[in-house]
Amino acid sequence: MSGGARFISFEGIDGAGKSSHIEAAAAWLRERGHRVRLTREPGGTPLAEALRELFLHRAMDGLTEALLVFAARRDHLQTVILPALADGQTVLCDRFTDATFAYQGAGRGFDLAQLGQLEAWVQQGRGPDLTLWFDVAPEVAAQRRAAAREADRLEREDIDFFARVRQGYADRAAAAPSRLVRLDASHPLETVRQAVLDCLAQRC
Ligand SMILES: Nc1ncnc2c1ncn2[C@@H]1O[C@H](COP(=O)(O)OP(=O)(O)OP(=O)(O)O)[C@@H](O)[C@H]1O
Ligand SMILES: Cc1cn([C@H]2C[C@H](O)[C@@H](COP(=O)(O)O)O2)c(=O)[nH]c1=O
Repeated sequence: MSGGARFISFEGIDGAGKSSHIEAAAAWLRERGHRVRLTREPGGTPLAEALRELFLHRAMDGLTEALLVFAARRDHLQTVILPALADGQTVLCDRFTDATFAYQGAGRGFDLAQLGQLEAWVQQGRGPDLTLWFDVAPEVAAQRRAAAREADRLEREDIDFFARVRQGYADRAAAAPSRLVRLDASHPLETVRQAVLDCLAQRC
């Protein structure tokens, strides 16, 4: 396949519902001839998954968080994402660098210009062609998380933290409107799923 978006990230605050749609997106693309690589961040390689475990469960400051996610991202890009793209596959990634700007930048208050330097250093200009941002109020996301699972370190943050993270995503969307597409994730699952597939139909 060629011409459309081939590196697609899924973003949103915890509990927005992005993981609920990524498998359906992969199935839809496969039915249309794409060879799809499903992956996630932090994670996606044995080394990055080990860093993910530390990231989600050990106490650390904002700078350490940023360095850990970029270290994981470097390994992920070099060993999974770039080879898959070079092989002609479509890569669907559950979170990527927008999450770092939203969580470590807007959420923790880490300097955005410094994050931009890390991004340039680690990614050398490579990032998603298309990003689906599942946008929902922090209160709704918290209810969904509470009903679904036990909270990890970041999910235990308060509503104000997630309101800042949401604003971080809004800022990223405003800065890159053609890449980052906002989907209203407050709607029922089926409605959101159709919006995802409509977006893929337009862009892939
Ligand atoms: N549109 C929706 N309406 C109602 N419930 C939903 C909706 N989308 C997802 N959910 C439910 O909310 C919970 C969280 O969904 P999901 O794990 O997909 O969120 P997420 O954004 O991927 O979270 P995280 O980033 O923390 O992994 C699940 O129980 C899921 O079934
Ligand atoms: C990539 C990335 C992730 N995070 C945070 C966001 C979530 O709280 C977790 C990942 O959990 P998920 O259930 O897989 O969504 O990590 C972050 O803070 N910074 C990042 O760059």
